Amino acid sequence: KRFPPGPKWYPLLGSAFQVHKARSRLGSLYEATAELSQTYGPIVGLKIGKTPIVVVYGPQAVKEMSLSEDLLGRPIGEQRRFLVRHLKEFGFGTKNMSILVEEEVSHLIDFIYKSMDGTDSVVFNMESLFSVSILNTIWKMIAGVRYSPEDDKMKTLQKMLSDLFKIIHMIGAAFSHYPILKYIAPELSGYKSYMETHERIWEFLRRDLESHKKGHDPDNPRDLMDVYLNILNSPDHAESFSEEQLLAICMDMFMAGSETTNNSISFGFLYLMLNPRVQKKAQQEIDLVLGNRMPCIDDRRNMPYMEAVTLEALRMFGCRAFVVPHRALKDTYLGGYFIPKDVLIIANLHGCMMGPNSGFENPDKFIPERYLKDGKVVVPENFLPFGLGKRRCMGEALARSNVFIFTTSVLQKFDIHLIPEHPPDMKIVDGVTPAPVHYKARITSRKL
Ligand code: HEM
Repeated sequence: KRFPPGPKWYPLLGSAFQVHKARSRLGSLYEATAELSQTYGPIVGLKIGKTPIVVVYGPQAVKEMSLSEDLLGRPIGEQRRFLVRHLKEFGFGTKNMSILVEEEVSHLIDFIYKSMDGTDSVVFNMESLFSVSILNTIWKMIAGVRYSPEDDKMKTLQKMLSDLFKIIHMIGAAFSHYPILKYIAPELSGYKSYMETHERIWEFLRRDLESHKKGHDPDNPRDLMDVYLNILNSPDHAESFSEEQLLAICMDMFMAGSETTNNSISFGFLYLMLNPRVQKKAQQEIDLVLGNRMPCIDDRRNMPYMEAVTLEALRMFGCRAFVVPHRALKDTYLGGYFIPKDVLIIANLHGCMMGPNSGFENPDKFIPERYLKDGKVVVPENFLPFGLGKRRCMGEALARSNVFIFTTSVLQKFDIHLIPEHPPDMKIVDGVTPAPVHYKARITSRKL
């Protein structure tokens, strides 16, 4: 039985050293695994410490993997059903969600004006401008709470989340493969800061859960937490439901939804800043369709150019990202190779949206026009930032609304300028989700 080919496995290390070397040379795990696919083909077999991991690259292999019933494993089975059923009630995919996102964006616009302090311009670190607002859209749905963008508690939480994402990456942290590092090098291996950050986020969630319990009225559930508490209070609930599990769901939603959306918006503004032509064209459509009115989700239908800008921002994030790891539910085959039960499989989405067989022309350029045919939006089949199949992203509707409404609203009110003394470094911060390296932009008020 043939396991997928890949770099040689050494005792104890497996192929960790080769992956690490390629990652250090190229700057990211997505580039390192893309390079391995050049040598070994679209399905690469790795071993990190004792853990075999399969990395999949390119549209054909990624689709085969995503659609395989045998490769759908993940830890959250029953809780996923709960989420799918109840998230809709509190916003996902409904009008409520649009209202919630619009509310958040208007707070952000106020915050930007306030930061201008009576002038008509301000400089921001763009990679963190949106983060608290995005966290709010998620937290409002789950726990009914929002925080001001200046709130220290929320800024700290956001910083913790992005730190956590830098410590680990898609094939895990070194200490998860070599547990001895936890004892002999807790600081150097990142284990200590991982644990500390994890505990602090957990504490934050627990505090909000405790204050939530005080206002809980079983007959009037306000949000997802209330529905979960109702299930916990019913005598015959499934054993897997518990307060700890509720906190784990909150943590998963934060982890899955905040940095992904925030970084997609940050990539979008990075390219908009570098492409004033695209910015102008987007603003022409905004002025024509919206005038001074705030955008809502329904406007997407009448704003093909802005919808295309949204898609291109999502592509610029997605092409540097992986899907969440899948696990083989039983012994199976992928592309003719043998995949033993419980092996982890991750798909590098670069091949689908940026690689040579992606079907995207000039893939490294930000070209919204690529999605437009006769004035209508056409989404190419390899556009897969949210994955595919039964495990595809559960937050796609919220994420797309957030990216569309935040980007449209900011462009409606402001111009985004490159600061010549601070040109952006086009490198990325590698981690679970890729982020643009820290960049600044000058935001000026538009004269409408
Ligand atoms: C631009 C933003 C986002 C992107 C690009 C994105 C992308 C993805 C991808 C690629 C996956 C894995 C698909 C697979 O494994 O096949 C995923 C899973 C998931 N996403 Fe998102 N996501 C985004 C935002 C969100 C938001 C806002 C939420 C919710 C608040 C969310 C919740 C989830 C959950 C719960 C899963 C796991 C689903 C499961 O295990 O079955 N995501 N996302």
